[in-house]
Amino acid sequence: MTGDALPGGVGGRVPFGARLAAAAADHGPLCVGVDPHPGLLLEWGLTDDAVGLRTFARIVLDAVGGRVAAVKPQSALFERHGSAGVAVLEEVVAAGRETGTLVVVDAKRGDIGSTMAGYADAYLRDGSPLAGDALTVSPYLGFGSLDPAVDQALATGRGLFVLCLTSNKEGHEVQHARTDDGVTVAAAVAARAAALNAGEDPMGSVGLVVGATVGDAAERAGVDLVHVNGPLLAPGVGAQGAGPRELTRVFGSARAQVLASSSRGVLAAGPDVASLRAAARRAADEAAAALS
Ligand SMILES: O=c1ccn([C@@H]2O[C@H](COP(=O)(O)O)[C@@H](O)[C@H]2O)c(=O)[nH]1
Repeated sequence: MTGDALPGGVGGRVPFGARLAAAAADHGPLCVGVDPHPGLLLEWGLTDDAVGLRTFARIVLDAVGGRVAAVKPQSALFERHGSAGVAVLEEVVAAGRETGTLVVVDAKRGDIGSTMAGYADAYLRDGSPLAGDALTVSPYLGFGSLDPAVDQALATGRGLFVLCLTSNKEGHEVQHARTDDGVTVAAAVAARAAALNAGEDPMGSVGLVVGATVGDAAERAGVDLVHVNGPLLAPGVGAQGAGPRELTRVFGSARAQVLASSSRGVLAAGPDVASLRAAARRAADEAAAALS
């Protein structure tokens, strides 16, 4: 799917939220993580260096490019190879976008506003080699510190996924803490995203990260996921233990907004391209059934 046939947003660009809704309708609500862990490179018979990374990423994109709604390269696993690894990440961003599959760069950036402007330039500016279709960002320097990223994303038809209820077991230490207003940090983050997405149809472009592993955390933390009116990136499917039942349970009536995300769960089927493709198809079909 390309965004071209969709109604235009700012400056005639199709906003990320609308592009993601269309991609999920076409291919199922699945994002495949491109996570070149050193152990996985070894299992695939590849070297733990930039050459291995490049081959790994090419195989994953051959298998799923143009066949799933989104791919999500994990920046840390490219960065660990220094500038050569970052160069491969740039290639993945370009190659992923060429296949028509949305690229979510998982870099979880967050800093004071003036530095955040630098990250926004790097990951969300037209023409930047690291700019995919969306970026994961951290709101823990204050949601307002993300303003440069919000502005750049909305101006260029890109999206953000703001960490809200993360899939790791430690997330609640910060996310369930209460602000001066008595609401949880997670609920405050979700409310800010909701304000940015208000009135957008089919949904806005400022999404949240809500792990598929979090059980009833949204309810406990007072997070109204439907009201967010934006995409919900749900990592934790597969290797972290969540499956179709958890997707249905965690997201309830917000199911239509969810982009389930699995990295190792799909990548375990590699390096054979046909097996990887089949694993991604299975995961996408399961997510679609759980979220329908
Ligand atoms: O809350 C979060 C936010 C991001 N992630 C990232 O997603 C993948 C998960 O990989 P699996 O192999 O499917 O477990 C990884 O890149 C994480 O950094 C997350 O897991 N939880």
